[in-house]
Amino acid sequence: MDKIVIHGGKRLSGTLPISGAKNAALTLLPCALLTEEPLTLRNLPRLADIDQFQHLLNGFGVSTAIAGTRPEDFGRVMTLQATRLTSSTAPYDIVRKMRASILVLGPLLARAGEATVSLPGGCAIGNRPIDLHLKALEAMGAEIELAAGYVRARAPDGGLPGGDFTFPVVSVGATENALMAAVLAKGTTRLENAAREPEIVDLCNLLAAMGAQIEGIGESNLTIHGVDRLHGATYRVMADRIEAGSYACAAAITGGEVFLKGANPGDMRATSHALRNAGVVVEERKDGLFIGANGGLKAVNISTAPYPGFATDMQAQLMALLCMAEGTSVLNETIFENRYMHVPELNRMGAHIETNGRTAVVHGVSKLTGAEVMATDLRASMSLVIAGLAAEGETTVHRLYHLDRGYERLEEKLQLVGADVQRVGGD
Ligand SMILES: CC(=O)N[C@H]1[C@@H](OP(=O)(O)OP(=O)(O)OC[C@H]2O[C@@H](n3ccc(=O)[nH]c3=O)[C@H](O)[C@@H]2O)O[C@H](CO)[C@@H](O)[C@@H]1O
Ligand SMILES: C=C(OP(=O)(O)O)C(=O)O
Repeated sequence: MDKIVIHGGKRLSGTLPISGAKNAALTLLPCALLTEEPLTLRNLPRLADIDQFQHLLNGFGVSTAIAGTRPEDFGRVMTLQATRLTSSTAPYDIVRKMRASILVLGPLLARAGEATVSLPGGCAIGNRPIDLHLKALEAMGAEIELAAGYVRARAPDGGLPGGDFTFPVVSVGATENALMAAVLAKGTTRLENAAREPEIVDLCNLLAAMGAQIEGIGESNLTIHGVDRLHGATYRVMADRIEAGSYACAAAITGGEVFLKGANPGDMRATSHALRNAGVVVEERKDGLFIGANGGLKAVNISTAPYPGFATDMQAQLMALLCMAEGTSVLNETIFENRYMHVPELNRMGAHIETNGRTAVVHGVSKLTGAEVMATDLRASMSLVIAGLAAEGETTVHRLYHLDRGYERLEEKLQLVGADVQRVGGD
């Protein structure tokens, strides 16, 4: 298995291109199930999760073709077509590898009138229940059964009627599933306290481009008037705000100056605010975000929250940065109960972090030291890369498959801005 070897201490400088967003792509891809016509997605990141999702969709009879990109380019163009569905079952083997597989439940139900999807279960960052996905679909008229580790959802004859649902807590995944089911319902669906992450807006914009009728895009209350059919579309996946935020932390911890080309500053205000409070220069530009730092980092206190709050997916990377800030930072993780798996590994690199339940206290240190480290999830792995870029000596990050799920050609991008980072084989 490959690993990443980093020789820390190089100041990052230059331009780093930002890819299409994993978490948007994984909710745009299942939209192919909603129409017989072709759906073309541009700016799809080259990631293990996207390949896995493609494989999942192929299993339902969706054809996929990749075109128009050179190997050296970041991103790809994929055309998907679900002329006729040959299956509506998402098997355990795929769902267990990729939690986003649950996002086929709503569209399969809407198009085929039934869906059988393996229950995803928990993962390294927490419990990750799907009860709200199921309750929202039930409120729209679905019948749901749980048996043998699978969810079986059925629409009444003639299709889902649609209905009203108020989310008791904001759920990104449940909002996505409900939206994708509601667009083809017979009647109107009202979703209250829906998630309004930029990835949800991207989903709504694609659905609208396919002919869906959605009111309130970008707001907490959405009204969806079901339509009889959706048509194909060509759509560009939004820029990855978490990838951009991660590289912003990487630039800042090295005291560097990096332009994140293609990042959308408007989606990243909570991250920019936290970075500015930490003493980092953040400039919003027309075509990206400029990050500048001179090493004088300050402690900040952060609580993760649904958008427009500070994203849980940025918590580990910000924590890595704060390891080298002057003073004591307090982080509070409100979304996932177990998202501090990076802490023991950062401490092995010389950080001084204590956790108590959902709170982490980061006492800034003046230096980190390279070590062999590994993490159990994607953003935790990135936090170790960020720490490694500033650490003295050599850092080896094992279990690279986590990073390959969410960071397109990480080592190449970091090399572009002067990092000493290599991917090496064997483990
Ligand atoms: C609100 C939020 O920040 N969501 C994040 C969450 O999305 P993801 O869709 O995975 O998770 P949700 O947004 O659904 O979860 C938000 C909260 O709701 C709870 N919950 C969720 C569904 C459900 O059926 N029942 C239930 O109780 C969860 O335990 C969690 O505390 O992880 C993704 C991957 O890290 C991030 O990109 C999302 O930004
Ligand atoms: C945890 C993440 O993704 P997933 O839900 O796909 O595991 C993430 O993007 O940080």
